[in-house]
Amino acid sequence: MRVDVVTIFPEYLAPLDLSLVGKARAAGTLDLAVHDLRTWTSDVHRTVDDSPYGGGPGMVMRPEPWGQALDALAGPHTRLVVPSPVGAPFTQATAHALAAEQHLIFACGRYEGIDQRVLDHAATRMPVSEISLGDYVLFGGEVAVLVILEAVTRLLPGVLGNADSLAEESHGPAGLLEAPVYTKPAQWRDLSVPDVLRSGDHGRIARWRRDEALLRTARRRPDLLAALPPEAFDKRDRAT
Ligand SMILES: N#Cc1c(-c2ccc3cc[nH]c3c2)n[nH]c1N
Repeated sequence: MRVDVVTIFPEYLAPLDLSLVGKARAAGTLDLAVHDLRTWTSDVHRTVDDSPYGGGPGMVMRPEPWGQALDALAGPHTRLVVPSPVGAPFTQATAHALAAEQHLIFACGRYEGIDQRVLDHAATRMPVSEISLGDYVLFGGEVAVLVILEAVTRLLPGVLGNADSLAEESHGPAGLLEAPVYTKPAQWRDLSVPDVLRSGDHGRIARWRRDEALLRTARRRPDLLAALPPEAFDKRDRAT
């Protein structure tokens, strides 16, 4: 997957050199480039913002640099992703959809946002997704890109050492929160690991984990339960 990130703070994206995203880049699974929007300015001050039409506080990002950046970077299979407080909520389903794309350009807004005409013009040439991390307000889109790119990259083939992790994790195919996890020692302070997890009975362990996932989801995120099909509550063993 090819990803281009356009921002006025390239150094904000430095964490994308680290850990599993960094390894995916080194392996060629993720072909990522970070660009400074000021590359596409033409004045001596490299201006990217101006005062808003209609008045009001703050500044708005000028359309010209964005238009030239997208002219330079977009191709026939590009989706433009714009992190925004007015965007659609980012979910695991969104991450899967983005992971299936060939080329993503992330436009990191700052100030009061990007001139709307940038998105409107882009939409005549490519699919555009405005995405929100949640109902709170950030200073800009860079943090959102770090979150979105981590969620997307871990879904790319070969990035997770064991793809089985995707099956049981929270918000995975089961649509549940994951069950509690434990490791050695069996006794820690006055707390023990549930005996079933040390039984070696994989059928019992799978049932325990499913039941714990259902209980945890019912207690913490009953809204997720409402979205599940009836068979998700079936107590019979599944074919493994
Ligand atoms: N995604 C997302 C966001 C933002 C966000 C994104 C871009 C800009 C540009 C200026 N201010 C921004 C806030 N706030 N809250 C979210 N969930």
